[in-house]
Amino acid sequence: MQPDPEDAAFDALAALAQHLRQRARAARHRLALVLAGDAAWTLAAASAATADSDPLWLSDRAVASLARPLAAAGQLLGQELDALVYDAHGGLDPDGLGAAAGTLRGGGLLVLLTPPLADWPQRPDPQARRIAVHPFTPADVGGRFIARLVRVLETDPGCLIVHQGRPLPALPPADGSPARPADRPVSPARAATADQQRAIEAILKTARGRARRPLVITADRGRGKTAALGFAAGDLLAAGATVLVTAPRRAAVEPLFRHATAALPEAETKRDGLAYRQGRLIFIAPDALDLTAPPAELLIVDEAAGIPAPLLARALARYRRLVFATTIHGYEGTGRGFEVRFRATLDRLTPHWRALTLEAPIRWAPHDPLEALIARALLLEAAPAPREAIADITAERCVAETLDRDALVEDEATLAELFGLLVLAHYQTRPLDLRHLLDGPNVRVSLLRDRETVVATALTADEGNLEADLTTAVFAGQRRPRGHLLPQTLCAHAGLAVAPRLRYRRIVRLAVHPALARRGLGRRLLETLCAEAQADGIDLVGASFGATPELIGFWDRCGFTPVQLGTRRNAASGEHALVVLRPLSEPGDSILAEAGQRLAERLPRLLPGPLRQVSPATIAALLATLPGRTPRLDANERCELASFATERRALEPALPLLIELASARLGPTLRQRRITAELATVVVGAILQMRTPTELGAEADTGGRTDLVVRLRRAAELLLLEV
Ligand SMILES: CC(=O)SCCNC(=O)CCNC(=O)[C@H](O)C(C)(C)COP(=O)(O)OP(=O)(O)OC[C@H]1O[C@@H](n2cnc3c(N)ncnc32)[C@H](O)[C@@H]1OP(=O)(O)O
Repeated sequence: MQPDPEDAAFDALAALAQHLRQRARAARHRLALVLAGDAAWTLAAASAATADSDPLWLSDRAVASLARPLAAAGQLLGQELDALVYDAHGGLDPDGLGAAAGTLRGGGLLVLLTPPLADWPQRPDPQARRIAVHPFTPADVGGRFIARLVRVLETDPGCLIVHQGRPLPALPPADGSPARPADRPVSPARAATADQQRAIEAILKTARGRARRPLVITADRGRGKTAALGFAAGDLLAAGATVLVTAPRRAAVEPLFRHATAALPEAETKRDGLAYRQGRLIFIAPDALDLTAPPAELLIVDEAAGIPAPLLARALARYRRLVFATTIHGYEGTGRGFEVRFRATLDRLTPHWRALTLEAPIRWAPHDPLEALIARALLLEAAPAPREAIADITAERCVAETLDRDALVEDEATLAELFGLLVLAHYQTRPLDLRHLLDGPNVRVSLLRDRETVVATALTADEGNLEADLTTAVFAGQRRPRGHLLPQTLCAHAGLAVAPRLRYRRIVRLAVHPALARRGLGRRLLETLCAEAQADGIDLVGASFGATPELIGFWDRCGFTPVQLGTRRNAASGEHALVVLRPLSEPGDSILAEAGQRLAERLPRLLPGPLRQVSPATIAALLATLPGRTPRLDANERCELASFATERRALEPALPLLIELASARLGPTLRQRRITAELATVVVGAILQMRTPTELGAEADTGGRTDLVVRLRRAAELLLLEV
């Protein structure tokens, strides 16, 4: 009987894959094998290529009894695998691909199943539904991200591509570098590498030191950061210390607890952590930490980039000895953005903080081909132009452009600089954001350039223009069409029934190069965007962002009016979302007038309730942008307030009158700088949010009740001058 040519081809493929794995194992590197062809062929080819291993399959097809759906990729974090099949016939989720690749250890093989590469970008992609917004369908989503991915795979020196119906390729030449032995543990008992040992010593120094010097540890994935934290925690536990550990998710720090016990065999597992002799290692969720702040010798904050910055700042103020650790290219928020945004707080509160980076990978040898491939494919290392390349420029000298995304995807340098800027400026930029930027059907990318250098960028999305019946359903809270945040918020939360009929351009992201902040670049880009939007017939340009006094100030100075403050805290930023708008048409003018009016009326009423936890400084900044009104106080009531101001009356009886006075006049008085921001913050917290001095403590720096009343008397005096 003649051998089946297809069987022979699969046998040859199996042999090739075996060679690849041998090479991977010898170098302790991770390698990628792409199998490109129709769905059935790639399945059979993957089975042949992984016949001698036991891969985990990520696939939306019924391929193997133990296959997990593509959507489960994120839940694999923390696992260590030798072989993984990612079946992109079910679509390509950039976050999922990144997370899946991170689970492979040295010597492992990633097998990527794709449609034929030449027509993959044009094929419908099931994952495209995640970026298709109403009224677009997944077919309207661009194929640029996939086209770029194909280019990256085809030009990657270490990636082996097998095409259906073509002869097998030769193994790519080995990179020539000598096989790298594992980074040998310096301490065999607990297998810490030299790099980890450095971190352990630094953590112990932080925990035992007298000075207030928090330690910030950054590391890429696979550098053994969590294990190093665990080893150090184990040492402290053995010495009788209490160590608190917080992280966005408990599961993320399980390895920390495991490594802490490595040298403490008889440690006892308690409900909240570990106990050993007199010491305790306790996990505490970030919110609980914020509320209770239990005493401890050391607080470890792992995956700090995934925890809201205001909460980190409060922990920094409360604990003397802290270690912050973060993954540079994590999927819970990027460490780079964390470092830049949190650095200012660290500099202010603890100027002598120390930084330490774990460089050497421990789960694979240095110069890992898969790490390099994924970094390129998902632009994980994208960075804005270096500071040295930034000339001393003015806003006028820059050139504004709205980019043609077909050209952008061919221009790696611009793409990397602008994506790097977004990653740096925004806490939680994920690989999916790159796909959204390139392929979102309602998205535009704009930038300011100084010669070749990208110095500012903005991502915008067109929203609204919804049909009448959909508008009615949105107002009734029955429908939430994807991708219409501004009209949806105005309609469903601010009660503006007609809002979804108008056309909006939302500024999804805005970032100015950090070396060029406050030189008018942000304003210049916004002006250009507004002029373009007006020419395109847009009614309102707007944005929704985590409200802070600084950002409120920026948008206000650029002519945007606040119209809605969310009552829930954003889990990522820890801040409440504020919507701001700038009108470009008559209908836009009337929506804005109505929305602004509603916010001014509703805000004071919500402050003692759902908005009680918003930072008083943020509320004060917001009030300063809103119109004031004449307080509803008769002559007698004014006299009562005056006597409170001059110390003849107690606070409690004057409270209702103070609430009315502050609701009506605090904003304008602050705007005219007749009251300081500090004093206005105290008034917001103590009067409008009705917080106790203890609740206000860290946020308004009151020195107890007596001091608080003195300040409120002074505030009443200043506010009365305005009436
Ligand atoms: C939807 C979103 O993306 S919101 C998030 C915005 N982006 C970020 O927070 C990322 C990091 N930050 C940045 O990229 C920039 O600092 C931006 C975009 C916030 C501001 O851009 P810049 O170029 O620094 O602002 P620019 O110099 O144009 O300032 C315009 C006005 O805002 C004021 N302003 C700027 N920053 C601040 C601030 N932190 N606090 C108060 N006012 C400010 C300026 O004083 C100026 O007003 P003036 O001319 O009347 O004095």
